[in-house]
Amino acid sequence: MKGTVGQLGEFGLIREMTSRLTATEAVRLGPGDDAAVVAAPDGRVVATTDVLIEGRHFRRDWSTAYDVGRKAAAQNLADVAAMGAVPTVLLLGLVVPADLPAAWACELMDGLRDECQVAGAAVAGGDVVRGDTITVAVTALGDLRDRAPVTRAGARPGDVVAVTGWLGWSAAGHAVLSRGFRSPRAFVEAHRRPEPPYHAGPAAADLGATSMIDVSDGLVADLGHVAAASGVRIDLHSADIDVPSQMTEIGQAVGVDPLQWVLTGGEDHAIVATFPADTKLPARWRVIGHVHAAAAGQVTVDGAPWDKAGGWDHFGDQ
Ligand SMILES: Nc1ncnc2c1ncn2[C@@H]1O[C@H](COP(=O)(O)OP(=O)(O)OP(=O)(O)O)[C@@H](O)[C@H]1O
Ligand SMILES: Cc1ncc(C[n+]2csc(CCOP(=O)(O)O)c2C)c(N)n1
Ligand SMILES: [Mg+2]
Ligand SMILES: [Mg+2]
Ligand SMILES: [Mg+2]
Repeated sequence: MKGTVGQLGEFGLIREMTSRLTATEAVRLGPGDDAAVVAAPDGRVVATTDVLIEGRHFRRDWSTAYDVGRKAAAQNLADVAAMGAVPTVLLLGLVVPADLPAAWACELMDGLRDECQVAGAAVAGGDVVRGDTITVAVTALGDLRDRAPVTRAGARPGDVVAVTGWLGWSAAGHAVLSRGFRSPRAFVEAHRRPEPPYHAGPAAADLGATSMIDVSDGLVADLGHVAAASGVRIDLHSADIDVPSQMTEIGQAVGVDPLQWVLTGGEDHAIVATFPADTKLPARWRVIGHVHAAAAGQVTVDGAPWDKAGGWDHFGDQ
């Protein structure tokens, strides 16, 4: 694809971007009309939205447009999965400057399309406008398929806390990239393209999860939302939280305690859930803590309050 977004024009760009999409069962109509028509067999629709901004969520010298598309889709699809729902469609609100290569917008769409395919969803529509800062605003919808939604508010004293997916890999990749390196590749790739365990969301609901959340800001911060909403204390057992040896090596190289990445690094979109203690959990779930009644609203690590930042806060001092 040659030329810029400005040369292609709004409708030329929309034509190019939407021509890359594939249809699914859930998208009955769209993109191309005033709105898409989306099948909602369950009758209840899970809806969520998240925004990515250039410079704050991604850098064009760190990530390709395709990577940004994969990540923008992943962070929204993971929210749908963390309710116990199956993602159905995505809508893309895109703000771009006129001098952006049109190929960047098209490759972004390729990334969104491919990540949707991993989760069984599809892009159903969107909007494109001109603006100074590249902004990728995605909305995702999902289908509960007769499941009760698994909220942040259902954790009960005596439950176990279990996680599936990656923890701290994106943060370690970010630390490497921030220092001007491009390797170790596995961590840099994890930062560019998170791999949320989408099917674990509905599977957890079927296993009887009492609460669930995806880890976008950091394990301690996100479990803090569960602790607050459920009126419980969540205690994490550091000995049960795996720190890969390669992460320890990077930590030594850059002077960071790798447990910090695992406990407070966001953007991997692992899924963490609480289950009644007698639940038979498949091997993919690692039990990393327990739920307690006393000191409601708190997250503790090995019984002690976590006194550092629990994760990313857009208005914190990052
Ligand atoms: N501007 C807003 N208007 C209305 N509701 C909002 C707004 N921002 C956040 N919320 C709501 O607040 C809750 C928490 O939002 P938050 O963005 O922290 O969750 P998340 O999307 O799971 O996490 P992350 O954005 O880190 O991926 C969600 O239910 C969200 O819909
Ligand atoms: C260039 C650049 N600088 C810093 C970061 C780190 N970062 C940005 S947002 C966020 C939390 C999740 O965001 P949200 O809460 O908006 O979903 C994190 C860990 C990055 N990805 N890229
Ligand atoms: Mg959000
Ligand atoms: Mg979330
Ligand atoms: Mg956040």
